Amino acid sequence: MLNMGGPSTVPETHDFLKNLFSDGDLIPLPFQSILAPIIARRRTPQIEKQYEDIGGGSPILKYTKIQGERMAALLDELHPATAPHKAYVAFRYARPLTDETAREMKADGVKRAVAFTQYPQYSCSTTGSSLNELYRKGKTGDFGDGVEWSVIDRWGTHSGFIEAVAQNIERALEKFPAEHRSDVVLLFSAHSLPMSVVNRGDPYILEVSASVNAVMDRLGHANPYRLVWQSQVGPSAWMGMQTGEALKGLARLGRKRVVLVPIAFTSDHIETLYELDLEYAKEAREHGVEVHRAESLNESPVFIRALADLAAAHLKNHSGGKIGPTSVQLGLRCPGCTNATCGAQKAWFARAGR
Ligand SMILES: C=CC1=C(C)c2cc3[nH]c(cc4nc(cc5[nH]c(cc1n2)c(C)c5CCC(=O)O)C(CCC(=O)O)=C4C)c(C)c3C=C
Ligand SMILES: [Fe+2]
Ligand SMILES: [Fe+2]
Repeated sequence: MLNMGGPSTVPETHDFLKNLFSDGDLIPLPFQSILAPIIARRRTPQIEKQYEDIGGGSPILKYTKIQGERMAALLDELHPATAPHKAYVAFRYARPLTDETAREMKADGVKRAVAFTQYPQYSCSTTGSSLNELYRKGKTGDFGDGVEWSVIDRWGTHSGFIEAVAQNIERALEKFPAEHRSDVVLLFSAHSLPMSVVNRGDPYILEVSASVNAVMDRLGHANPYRLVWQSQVGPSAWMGMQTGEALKGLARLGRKRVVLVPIAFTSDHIETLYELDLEYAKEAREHGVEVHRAESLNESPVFIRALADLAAAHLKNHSGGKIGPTSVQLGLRCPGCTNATCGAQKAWFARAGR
């Protein structure tokens, strides 16, 4: 289960940020190995404070472990041919990092593995970065010799995922008086991307939009909605409109009932618990807006069942020869991609599945 990860405790914040700013696939910096520790050190106190305010750390590891264990148990029933299944977590910037997980899988003697991204929608800066890291460790045998790999690299329109999000929206809508419910604006919010990434042809914006469209289809388009973007960092241009600005704009237009919907994360972390709940929702309430947030998927049984269904279908179709080791879409690099590792990674996964 691949994801970005987050510091489980406040003192782990510095190392998390150092790993994050050292990742050239996420943030390409000149003199990266020198600048990354400097930026991380400067940013640490502010981000530590945010993790303190959300209860002393990121819950992403806790939820990923729960999701993984329950998914593996369901998978034993859904696809007994490959049982027993075991879920491992590999985070990109926080423990357990890929090399720690590789050691564990090697010690367990794993011979068949599925790299299962926990980002529903694909971006080179998220899933792409995790796959590049897996490729670097895999090609040097860190996971052991002769491991057969395949990849679940995106699933943003999977019906179970869409259903789980839709149910959480319906629960949030119930918090509004029945007579106002159909006026409530659904404000889908996803982590933004720098325009430099969007403009090289990254598919994330399109895939998040497809998720939103699928959720709205499931809800029968009963409410007005927008997709907006949060958490931009630094001075460069990022995809907009920004979530905070959108809430203020809606207040100005007199649209004072809003459900905020996180659509690109599967569990709570700083972006939902701090940015959405403590910053934006609070500010919006000051502008007289009634805001409720759709819960993150966290322990949603509908969502965990969706993960198991995805994995079962993948294992069945891959071993039946119906699909290759990766999706067809993963094989296409962004038209503007100049990162040689992306090309080598795709070629390696295409071979590692045979
Ligand atoms: C779909 C999810 C995410 C995308 C796309 C994404 C792109 C992206 N992020 C940065 C820079 C930072 N992100 C940071 C934190 C962070 N980012 C995501 C998800 C996506 N990022 C999550 C889930 C988290 C938080 C983890 C948690 O435990 O809560 C941070 C660190 C926090 C901070 O310093 O503000 C940075 C920096 C870039 C540059 C980028 C696209 C290229
Ligand atoms: Fe981010
Ligand atoms: Fe790329």
